[in-house]
Amino acid sequence: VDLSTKVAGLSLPNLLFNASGVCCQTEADLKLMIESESGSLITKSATYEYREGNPSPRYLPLPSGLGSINSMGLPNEGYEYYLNFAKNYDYSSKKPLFISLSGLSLADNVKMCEAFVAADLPCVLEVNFSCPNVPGKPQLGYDMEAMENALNVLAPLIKKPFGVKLPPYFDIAHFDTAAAIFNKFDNLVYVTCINSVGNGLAIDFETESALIKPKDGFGGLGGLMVLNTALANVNAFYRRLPTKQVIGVGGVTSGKEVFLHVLAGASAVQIGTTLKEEGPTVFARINKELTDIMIAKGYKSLDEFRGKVKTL
Ligand SMILES: O=C(O)c1[nH]c(=O)[nH]c(=O)c1Cl
Repeated sequence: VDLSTKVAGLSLPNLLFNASGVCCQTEADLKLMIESESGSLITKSATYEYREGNPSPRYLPLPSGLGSINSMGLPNEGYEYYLNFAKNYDYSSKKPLFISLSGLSLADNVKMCEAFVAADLPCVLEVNFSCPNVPGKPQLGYDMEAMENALNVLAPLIKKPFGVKLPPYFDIAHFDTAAAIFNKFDNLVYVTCINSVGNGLAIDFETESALIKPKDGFGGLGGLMVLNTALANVNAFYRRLPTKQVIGVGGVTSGKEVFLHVLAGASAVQIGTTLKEEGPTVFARINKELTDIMIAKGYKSLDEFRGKVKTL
């Protein structure tokens, strides 16, 4: 069976790659991604300057085994590190490179985009509209007017095809409003749904304490528990953005959830919590599981069932 796919005009040998933030902050992390069986890789969301991020413990898998909580606080090497990585990347390799940018201000996003546009590299830029763990900063993705203003500035600046990383939405009117904004920008060619479900709270029963240190224990939720919210966001935007693509992320623990993301409309699928817990061998495992599912169901390619979720 054929697990290959295209996103933003680039060919991926298979549809799986890392969720931004996991296994992608340093060159050593990114090398592991390059050597893995992933079909692509995306860098940790970059800010203009280097950031240490929040105090630890700032990421934990949940005792329930159903997911994870994180309040990393945008730790990253600073955008020039990732620009340098992108300049030295081997674009003749099978794996396309995605670069995530998460400026702390529109001005920072403009400066970072200008630098990448000037470098004129084959990598694809993705603007992170939801970075739920920078205290005092609202999520851009939840401020529709600010999101449109940002796109009015960034889309013309980036010129080439680019994507945005979105927080989960939970209201049909928000899907409608957000999609109407995205449909105004032709070179916004894909959306990645979902970022972590913001500001969950994990409490330890024995110690009666929050699990993570930052923000009184509040942090973004990931893993199996967010699967159904992720599938809804993938399908909501798949239905509302007919000329664009959706990258699905959220709740992938096996080939089964990847299959469901593609049924919901995903062109590619990212793995976060399960990659963090299992390591980059997860890509070989899940590619095999998806292959077995497609054989069992009689599908030869992803196109045969992408977006074909039935309704009753
Ligand atoms: O705290 C983080 O670094 C973080 N954590 C997330 O779960 N999503 C993001 O987009 C970011 Cl930027």
